[in-house]
Amino acid sequence: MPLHVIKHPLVQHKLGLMREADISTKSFRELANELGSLLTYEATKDFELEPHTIDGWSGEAINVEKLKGKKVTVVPILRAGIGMLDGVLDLIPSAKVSVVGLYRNEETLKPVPYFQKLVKDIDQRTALVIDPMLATGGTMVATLDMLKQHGCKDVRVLVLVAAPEGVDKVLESYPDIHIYTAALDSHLNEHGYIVPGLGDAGDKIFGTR
Ligand SMILES: O=P(O)(O)OC[C@H]1O[C@H](OP(=O)(O)OP(=O)(O)O)[C@H](O)[C@@H]1O
Ligand SMILES: O=c1cc[nH]c(=O)[nH]1
Ligand SMILES: [Mg+2]
Repeated sequence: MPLHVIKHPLVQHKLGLMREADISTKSFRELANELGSLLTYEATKDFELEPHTIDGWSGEAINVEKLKGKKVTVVPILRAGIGMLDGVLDLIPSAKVSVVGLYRNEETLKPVPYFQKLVKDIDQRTALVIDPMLATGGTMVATLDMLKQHGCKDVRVLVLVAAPEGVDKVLESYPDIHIYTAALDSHLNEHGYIVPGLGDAGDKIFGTR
């Protein structure tokens, strides 16, 4: 099943803290990054290992394992995706970053692309797309279209909160894409915001409320 709702107690605890109406910018930012790390841990569970020999502390050669040449690019969707980036890079420090910028038109709820700077060899990398919110799914589908056009084959989506409408839209266009989320919430309100959701994640991360 391509939808993974991560029920780990640490994930659920941290997400619960993020839902507080009067949460500070500092706490929201810290928690977004911590959840970014925990979702990365889940989304990389199938990465392959290969045996490797090193000199151990006692002077003897020992066999260990290392990641098998998996090349990763993290794809934060501006602005709010930046709020999870450090958390993802804490676990995959050598990953390259491909930034895309899209905002959602407040009236039409359609995504408007305004920035794109992808790594050159993106077609040979596993792409981890990060954005706290998957609402109507328009922004995510537009991003996935962009990545597919550039030849990406292995793409995984990491979001803090998803709405059923957004999950359906992504999986209609990309049935094989794996979505990792801390919560599958109830529905969208009349303004396209996720309920119960987190509010406007970008504003909360950047303090622009
Ligand atoms: O699934 P959708 O209905 O497309 O909505 C989700 C998008 O909306 C938010 O971004 P926003 O447009 O607020 O931009 P921002 O990150 O700059 O605040 C959010 O971070 C997603 O990118
Ligand atoms: O609930 C939502 C929906 C879109 N964007 C947000 O930041 N929050
Ligand atoms: Mg926003």
